[in-house]
Amino acid sequence: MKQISHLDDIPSTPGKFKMDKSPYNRLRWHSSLAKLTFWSFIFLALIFIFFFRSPSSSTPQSLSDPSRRYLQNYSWGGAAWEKRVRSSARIRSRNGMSVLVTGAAGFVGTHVSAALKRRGDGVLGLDNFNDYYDPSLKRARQALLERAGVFIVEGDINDEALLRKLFEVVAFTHVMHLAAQAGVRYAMENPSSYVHSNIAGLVSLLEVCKSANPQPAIVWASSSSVYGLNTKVPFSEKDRTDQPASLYAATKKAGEEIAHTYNHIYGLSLTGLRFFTVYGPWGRPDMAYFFFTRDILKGKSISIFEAANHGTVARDFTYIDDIVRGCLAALDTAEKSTGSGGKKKGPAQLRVYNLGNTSPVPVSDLVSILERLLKLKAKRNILRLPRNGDVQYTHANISLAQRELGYKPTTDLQSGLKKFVRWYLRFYADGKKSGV
Ligand SMILES: O=C(O)[C@H]1O[C@H](OP(=O)(O)OP(=O)(O)OC[C@H]2O[C@@H](n3ccc(=O)[nH]c3=O)[C@H](O)[C@@H]2O)[C@H](O)[C@@H](O)[C@@H]1O
Repeated sequence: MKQISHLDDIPSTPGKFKMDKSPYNRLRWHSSLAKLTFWSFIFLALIFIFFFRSPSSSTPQSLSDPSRRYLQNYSWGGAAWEKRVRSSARIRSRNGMSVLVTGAAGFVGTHVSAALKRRGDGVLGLDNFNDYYDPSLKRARQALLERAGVFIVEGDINDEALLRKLFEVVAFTHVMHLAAQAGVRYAMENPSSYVHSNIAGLVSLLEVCKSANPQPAIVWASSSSVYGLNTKVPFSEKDRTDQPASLYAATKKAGEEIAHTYNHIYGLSLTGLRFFTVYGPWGRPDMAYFFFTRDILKGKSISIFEAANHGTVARDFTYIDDIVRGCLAALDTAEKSTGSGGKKKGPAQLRVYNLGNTSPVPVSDLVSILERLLKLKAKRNILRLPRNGDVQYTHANISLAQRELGYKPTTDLQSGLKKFVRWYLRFYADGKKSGV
C-alpha cells in the first residue's frame, strides 16, 4: 500500500491522465506514441524470431536452445533438408516400412540401411559421426549409402528437438536403433560416453518414440556381453544377466530394463538383439580381427589374450550378413506399438533374441586364419586376459531366434574373414588411409 501512495504522489502526466491540448503536452503524447511503436516493433520481432527460428521451423538450426548446448553443433532443418529427409524415407515397395536407422554410419547400421533400401523400404539414417574411431571410415560408409539413396542426418540421439522434428517430417513405422558407444575395453577409459549414448541417448529416443503419433516399433542392439560372468554355455535368453563384467555390458543391460519400462508404461513395441562379436567388411577398427589384420600387415606384434592356466579365450564370431538377416527379420515380425499420444492402449510386444553363430572360435585360431589369408606370419604376444571387461568365452543358443525369426547363420569364420580381408586390402590399397 505504501508503494501505491508513493506512486500517487508523483504528479500525473498530461499524456497519461489528461487530454490537454498544449503544444508541450502534444510533444509528450508523441513521445509516448514513439515508445509504443518501438515496443510493438520489439514484440513483433520477438514473435518473428520465435516462429521462424524454432526447431519446427524450416530454417537451419543452430544450438540456440540452452538444453542442447552440450551437444555438438550440428546444423539441420530447412526446406531442402526436409525434402532430402522425406525422399530418403519414402517407401518404394508394397507393404514396405519407413525406418529411422540410428548409427547409420556405423558398421551394422550401414549394412542394415543398405539392405532395407535394396528391398524398397524407406530408410533415413541418423549419426553423430563421433571420433571414437577414424571418422573417415564413417564418411566412406556414408558415401556408400548416399549412392544407394540413403540420406544420413548428422545429429545426436540426445537431441530430442531433432528427433521430434524427424518424426514431424516422417511418420516412421519402425526405428532400428544401432547408435551406441560400443567396445568393451574402452569403457574404462571413457565411462561417461557409455552413459551418454547407451543410457541417456536411449531414453531420449524412447521419449520421442512414445510421444510420436503413430508410435513406431523399435528394434535395437543389445549385446552378448549382458551374459557377463555366466559360466553355463551356450547362453540362452532365459539365463541370468545380472553380473556384467564391464560398464559397457552394464549399460546394455540397463537398456534392456529401460526397454521394459517404456513397453510397460507407454505400449512401445520393443525388440532387443544380443549381437555376438559381429565382424565383416566395413567393420569397426577397434575390434580385434580388424586391428590384428592391420598390425599383421604392418609387421607389428599383436597381443593375444589367454585365461588362467593357458585357458582358451573364444568368441562366437558372427558374420555381418547373418546379423543383417536377423535385424530385418526382427523388423518384419515386430508388432505395432499400442500407445498413442503418450498413453498406452494395451499390452505391446517385448522381445529379446540372441543373434550369434553357435560355434565359438578361440582367438588364437582367428589369428591363424588371418595368417593364411594374408600369407603373413603374425608376431604373437600371448598375454593373460586383463581384467578390463573382457569375458573368457561367448556362445549363443539361437533356438529362440531360429523359431521366431527364422534366423539361421550360414557363414563360418574362415569364409567371413576371407570377405573381410578382401575388402580391407581393397579399401586401404591406396596407402592413404591408415586402417586405424
Ligand atoms: O558380442 C558383443 O556383444 C561385443 O562384441 C565385441 O566385443 P568383443 O567380443 O570383446 O570383441 P573384440 O574386442 O574384437 O575382441 C575379440 C576377442 O579378442 C580378444 N582380444 C582383444 C584385443 C586384443 O588385443 N587381444 C585379444 O586377444 C578379446 O579378449 C576377445 O576375446 C564388440 O566390440 C562389442 O561392441 C560387442 O558388444
